Amino acid sequence: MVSGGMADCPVEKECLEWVHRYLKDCICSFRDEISLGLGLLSVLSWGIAEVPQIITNFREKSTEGVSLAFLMTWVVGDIFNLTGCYLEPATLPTQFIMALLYTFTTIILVLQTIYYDYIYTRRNSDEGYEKIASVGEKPKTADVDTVKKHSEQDNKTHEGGSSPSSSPPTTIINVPITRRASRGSESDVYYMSARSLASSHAPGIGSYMVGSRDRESGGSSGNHSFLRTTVSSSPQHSSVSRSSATQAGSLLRTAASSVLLVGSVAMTSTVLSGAIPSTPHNGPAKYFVFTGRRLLQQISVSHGRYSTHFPRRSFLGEEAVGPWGEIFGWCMAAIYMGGRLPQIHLNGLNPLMFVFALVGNATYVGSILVRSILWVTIKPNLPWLVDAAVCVLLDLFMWGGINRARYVSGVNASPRCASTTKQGVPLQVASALKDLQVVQDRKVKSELVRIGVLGASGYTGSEIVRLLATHPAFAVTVMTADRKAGQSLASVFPHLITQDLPNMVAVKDADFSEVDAIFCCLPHGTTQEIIASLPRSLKVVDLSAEEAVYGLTELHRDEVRSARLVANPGCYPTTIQLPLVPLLQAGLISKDGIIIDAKSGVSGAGRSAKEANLYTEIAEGMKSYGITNHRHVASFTSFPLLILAPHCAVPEIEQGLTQAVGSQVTISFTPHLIPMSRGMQSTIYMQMVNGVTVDDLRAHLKSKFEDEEFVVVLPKGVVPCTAHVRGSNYCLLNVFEDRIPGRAIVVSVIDNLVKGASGQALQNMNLMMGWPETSGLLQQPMFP
Ligand SMILES: NC(=O)C1=CN([C@@H]2O[C@H](COP(=O)(O)OP(=O)(O)OC[C@H]3O[C@@H](n4cnc5c(N)ncnc54)[C@H](OP(=O)(O)O)[C@@H]3O)[C@@H](O)[C@H]2O)C=CC1
Ligand SMILES: CC(=O)N[C@@H](CCC(=O)OP(=O)(O)O)C(=O)O
Repeated sequence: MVSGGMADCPVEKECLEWVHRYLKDCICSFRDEISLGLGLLSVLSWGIAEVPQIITNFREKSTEGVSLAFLMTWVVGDIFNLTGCYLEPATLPTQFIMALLYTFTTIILVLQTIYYDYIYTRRNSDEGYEKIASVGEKPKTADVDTVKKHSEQDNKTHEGGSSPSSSPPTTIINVPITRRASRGSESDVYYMSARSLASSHAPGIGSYMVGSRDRESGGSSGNHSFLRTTVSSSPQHSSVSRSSATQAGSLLRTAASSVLLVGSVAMTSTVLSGAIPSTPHNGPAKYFVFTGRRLLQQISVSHGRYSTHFPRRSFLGEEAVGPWGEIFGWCMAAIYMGGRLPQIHLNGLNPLMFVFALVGNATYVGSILVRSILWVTIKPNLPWLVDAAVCVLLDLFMWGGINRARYVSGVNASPRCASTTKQGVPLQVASALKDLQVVQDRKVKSELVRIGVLGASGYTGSEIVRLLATHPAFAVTVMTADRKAGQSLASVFPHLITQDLPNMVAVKDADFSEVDAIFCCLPHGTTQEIIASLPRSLKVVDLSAEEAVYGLTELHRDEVRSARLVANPGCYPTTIQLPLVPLLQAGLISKDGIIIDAKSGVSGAGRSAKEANLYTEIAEGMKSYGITNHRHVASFTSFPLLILAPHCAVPEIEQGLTQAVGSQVTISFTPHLIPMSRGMQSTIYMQMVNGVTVDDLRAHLKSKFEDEEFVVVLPKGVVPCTAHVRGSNYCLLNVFEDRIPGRAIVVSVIDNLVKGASGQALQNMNLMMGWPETSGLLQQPMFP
């Protein structure tokens, strides 16, 4: 603190020297100090809000859908802001610093957008194509071109070259290089940044929002934030969110236009007034007010106990400046406010950034008002005040509105709502959003997972290929077969003809150096040697359930996540253990007297030709098999229906149940073959512990699976049906009262080829590779 006497500061006051020296301002009273403190806090808050976005962009090597065109409006807003602050003497130094901060961050964002969106992504995509094409022979140029063309059109890649059967395989298939939504798409219009949400006078805040992006159109949703918007893989949900979005959209468009109009009117009135009454340069000084950049303007006014000194830019001169600072201020306010409304509509809010932005705006307003509430200083500052204050109000309003909209449409807007009801859409959407966040985190563009499918010519192998066709990051590069080695998959499975895949090869000829992970879909007993010969670096999910970490995903998720080798559960064990393990663990049912009546579609027996599986043998009838032979796998070998025998289902089931209770559990289990191609139902009869009711069982299962995507406990009385899970990874469960008091019946259905085999295998592999568990698995059941 120095005594008065500093040039341009009132001599009779003690003013802060460092502020005078570095900020060219006179802070000569406690009130001034508070104003300065608020101004600096405002700069700090916005600085904090800005930085994460910039760092995230660097880290993600992406600006995710930032539209350069929209960003340019910010550049214009920044120019108005900076110039306005510079010219308008009533503005504070901290306002000018803020304008500089916004300009600086906008420049960085523009550079990042240009680099990541136009240079980096393009280069990376090309590398992605090359990487996939590197197995076997190089694709023909035409193939690559086609790939690129499709990629650009669809924002996802599909193409590649397939080689003739005699040639080494070319493996450009289903390449999941995720591209940003095409330019000009709706989401592109909006910039995803904290500033655009909680913006004020000065644009540019780190992004705490996420763009809404349709999975199908973009694969990955850009988002750098904690919250996400209405991205849905569920048709029902999409329609809900789209309709509410449309209404909100028109409301916001109206609001945006209004803001622009208000800004324009205010600006026009300023121009027409032809003067800035607040800057009393036309008459004798009446007041002495400390405000503005005092070394730039020399106007002294005095009023009551306040005194301020308006520094006027000496090189322009007071007259030359005129109303331009204020006019530029209104331009800035119109641009910032008008451009921000649609952004809020499209994006979610990050609570932390929201707070920083709110504090930044509130302290910004505070710093001006605390310095002086005289009209002569408020009037020229109005554009900045209005912009900041309106943004604070809008943020609060939108914050409430977005949360309400999320709630209504079942989308989670905050972690607190993360476990909304399982029934129906909300959880699926939440899960999809979670997936998208992880996809983003894993940098979809550069991290392709190359998949080998052993036994691709079988039912479970081909089902894996079908599911992977929509996976955002897994691409099949090697497929094996035994008798059908050398053939194309399309010749063996015509329904997969659209998949451009390498020909199948014998296991011994497979090049595993081009593979990151393996699905082993070989018959039980053939796999151990093959798996042992694979490179140790490969992750493996084995559908023939050899020794490894047991991959009943919902019950062993943590072990699966860190495993290298996972034994995928059989289909019977999946339907049975999913309900029984939680009930036994909770002590709600007796471990004794469990009877299981299970039915499988014929695909459960695999594709190889067997007399017992002929249409004439299967159609119009139902057949039990493996009766009483469940205790020992070996006993099935002598059974006439060997080929249908649940080779290890019973030991596998009993092992899981025994582990759940800690003592031996023995079950009665009879599998049946029924004339349908896919589907499985287990009807399980059990004794409830004294005092426990069927409602208790259902409530427990409901709470156990509430957060699970793929296990659904149906409402009371609704009977699960295999036709309602066909082609999907869902397991439907329900509990019913038995006629015998104290006993309950659980019905559990799955598609044996999906949740019972390949779907669950993919679920596990997703976890093992660090991908969202639901990737490639959210397709709804086919019906009828
Ligand atoms: N089907 C189902 O619903 C379920 C199956 N499983 C398990 O999944 C595994 C695969 O079943 P699924 O797809 O139905 O069987 P399939 O009989 O349909 O397919 C078997 C695959 O393995 C290949 N193969 C057969 N023998 C050998 C061998 N000695 N060496 C290398 N490859 C060989 C076959 O090639 P090629 O056709 O050229 O001879 C074919 O690609 C089995 O362990 C099964 O128990 C688990 C749960 C459910
Ligand atoms: C119809 C038919 O043959 N189905 C097969 C089920 C395949 C399977 O999943 O076997 P696990 O459950 O034992 O692993 C079988 O009974 O062996």
